[in-house]
Amino acid sequence: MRTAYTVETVRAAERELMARVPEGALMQRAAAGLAVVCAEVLGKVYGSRVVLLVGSGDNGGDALFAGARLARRGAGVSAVLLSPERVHAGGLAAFRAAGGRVVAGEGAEGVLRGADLVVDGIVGIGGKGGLRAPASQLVSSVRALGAPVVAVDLPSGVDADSGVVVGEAVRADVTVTFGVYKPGLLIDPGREYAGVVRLVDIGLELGVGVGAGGGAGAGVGEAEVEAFQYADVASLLPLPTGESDKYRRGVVGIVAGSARYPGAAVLAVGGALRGGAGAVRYVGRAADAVIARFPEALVSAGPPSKAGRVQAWVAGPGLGDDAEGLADVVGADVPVLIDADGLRLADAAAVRGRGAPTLLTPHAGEAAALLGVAREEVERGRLAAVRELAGRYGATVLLKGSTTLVAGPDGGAVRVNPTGTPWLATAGSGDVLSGLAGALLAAGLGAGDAGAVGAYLHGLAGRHAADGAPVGAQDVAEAIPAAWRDVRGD
Ligand SMILES: NC(=O)C1=CN([C@@H]2O[C@H](COP(=O)(O)OP(=O)(O)OC[C@H]3O[C@@H](n4cnc5c(N)ncnc54)[C@H](O)[C@@H]3O)[C@@H](O)[C@H]2O)[C@@H](O)CC1
Ligand SMILES: Nc1ncnc2c1ncn2[C@@H]1O[C@H](COP(=O)(O)OP(=O)(O)O)[C@@H](O)[C@H]1O
Ligand SMILES: [K+]
Repeated sequence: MRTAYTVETVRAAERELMARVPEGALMQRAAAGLAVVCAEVLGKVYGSRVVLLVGSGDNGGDALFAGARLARRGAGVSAVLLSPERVHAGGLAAFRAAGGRVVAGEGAEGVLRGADLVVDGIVGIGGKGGLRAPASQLVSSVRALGAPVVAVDLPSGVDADSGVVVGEAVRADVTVTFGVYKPGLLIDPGREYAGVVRLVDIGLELGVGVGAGGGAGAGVGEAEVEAFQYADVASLLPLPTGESDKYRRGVVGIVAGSARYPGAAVLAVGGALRGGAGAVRYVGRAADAVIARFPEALVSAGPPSKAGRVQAWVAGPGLGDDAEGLADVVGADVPVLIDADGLRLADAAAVRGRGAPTLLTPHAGEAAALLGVAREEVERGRLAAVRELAGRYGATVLLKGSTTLVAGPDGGAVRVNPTGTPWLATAGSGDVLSGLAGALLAAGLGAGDAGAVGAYLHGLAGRHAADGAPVGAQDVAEAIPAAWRDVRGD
């Protein structure tokens, strides 16, 4: 599990650690790690030209100490001081003593033009709001010049706690972050600005947080955001055993599709079958299309409540305006996943009143409609939006998009999915995800785990299917078994 912590939690842990180590030790650890990564990016340090962008806080101090180390190894290092009257004094002294050159703001463009590497030490976790002038102008000139950029702790202009970017921000090739990940490095848009993230151990110790849907709210010492890795997903995959039968593996009921959108039903059923369901029951108006593609599906003509035994329902993909059956599903006392049109059609009070787990899977547009805000607002503040929706509906919410997020109804860490690929932005791929996550719910995973494991497998399947070329949603569904094998290490 990759865990990320809020600035408040990081600061508390740093204070605790600083009380136990010699003064300045943490900054030296940070600077040493930073210099190593800079040297890797440069390839050859001796004779290279490095430019440090140095802000007024400790982030600038890290850059100066790392710059001193590079200067001692023969790099020509220049430091552009953004506020010469306020700069980390110890860092500046070390930098000068190592032969580093200080340039005034006006000289910045000149040194930047010949740079082999730019080190962004403008602001770190002390950054508040969008970058102010002159930092903002400097950042746009760096972008225009195109030199490789290593960001110190996080790209300046990215909000550490949320990944929100207002105005200019540094686009880094590599971000060297200290102690622990920050949420803004894992959630878009911040994640995209961070490039490759390298974690440097400075001795911080923070506990593992409580997962989505896991109960306790995030407080000091608890993770704000967590990202599954292969092992986390592998340990949750429902595998059949000798005692398994189709009911024990989980029967998924799917209420999806319409005369107008029969394909959504086919895709959701396809996702569910590859998600490990023992059986899939289909209820809706696209039964002919479903059976033609998946003869193994069990179709029923009556309402969902009469369809027979079901361990979890998926409702909504491609329903159009056909709300028939939806109320039945919302009233069921088994886990329910609501997606797409179902999110618009379902009665909010009935969803809130449900006793069994509920997983809502909106994309940004659907989330915006549920929240009554503009889509851009959700895109800009994904973490806040997913938490707000989960709280309002008393449900687990999976917010789709370039970094899919899963939040539980009672706070706790939000899961962020690291496996997605922009190739997944293709019509119907969300329908596949709903079936896949529904199968995991039916197999007995909690809503937070089903959402996070589903998103992880779906993202991997997208990568397998695409492999650098466009894909359709059907291809994604067909690649789910390859994603399982990947995760299981087969
Ligand atoms: N606290 C610690 O133990 C350690 C901290 N370290 C470094 O220290 C950083 C935090 O240092 P600070 O608390 O001094 O804070 P920062 O250096 O991140 O930023 C604070 C400075 O940036 C300015 N600033 C804030 N928002 C701005 C904006 N929007 N536009 C322009 N300027 C802005 C402020 O006026 C302030 O002077 C970390 O990110 C990390 O790089 C590391 O040295 C490791 C150890
Ligand atoms: N830029 C992106 N990067 C990674 N994944 C994406 C991106 N855009 C969309 N996706 C994923 O693609 C899927 C699209 O689902 P959705 O928006 O519901 O489409 P549809 O309704 O057509 O099925 C989601 O799983 C989403 O997370
Ligand atoms: K920075």
